[in-house]
Amino acid sequence: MKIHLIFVGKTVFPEMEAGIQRYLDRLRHYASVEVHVVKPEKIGKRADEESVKVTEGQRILKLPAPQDVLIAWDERGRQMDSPSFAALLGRIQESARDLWMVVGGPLGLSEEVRQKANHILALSKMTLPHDLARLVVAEQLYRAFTILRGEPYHK
Ligand SMILES: C[S@@+](CC[C@H](N)C(=O)[O-])C[C@H]1O[C@@H](n2cnc3c(N)ncnc32)[C@H](O)[C@@H]1O
Repeated sequence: MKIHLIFVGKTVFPEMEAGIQRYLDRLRHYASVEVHVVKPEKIGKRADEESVKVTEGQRILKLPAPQDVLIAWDERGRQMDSPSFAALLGRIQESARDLWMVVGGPLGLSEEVRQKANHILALSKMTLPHDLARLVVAEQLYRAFTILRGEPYHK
C-alpha cells in the first residue's frame, strides 16, 4: 500500500511544515508516502466560495485511480480512536490498494469529494486550520503504524 497525501496549497506556517516533515520522515520507515499539493483557488472578497471548493475538488479527484481508497478529512466525519484508525489502515494495507487522504483548503472540501470518499473521518468536532489538520494527520498515520507493529510509541 502506498500512501498519498493530498494538500490544497502550501503549508503556511514554517513551524507546522517542519512538524509535518518530521512525522512523514518517521512514517517512511513503515510505508511509502507521497505528498501531492493541489493548486488552491484564489479566495477574493467576492469569490464564490462554492465554486472555489468545486474547482479544487475537481483537481483533487483527478489524482486517485478508481480502485484506490480515498479518505477525506472533515470535521463532520466519523471520529475514531487511534487503535481503530490503525485497524482501518491495516485492513486497507491487506487489500493491497493505494490509500489517498485529502485535507482541504481554507474553505474545506467540495460535496463531490465528500461523496466520492470511501471514508470521511474527523480528527475532532472542532474546526482546525488546514496546516494543523495536516500535522495531526501525519502524526496519527505514524502512530497507527507503530500500533500495527506493536511498538511502544502509542501509550
Ligand atoms: C479550515 S478547515 C475548512 C473548514 C471549512 N469551514 C469546512 O467546512 O470544512 C480546512 C481543512 O482542514 C481539515 N480539518 C479541519 N478541521 C478538521 C477536523 N476536526 N477533522 C478533520 N479534518 C479537519 C479538513 O480537511 C478541512 O477541509
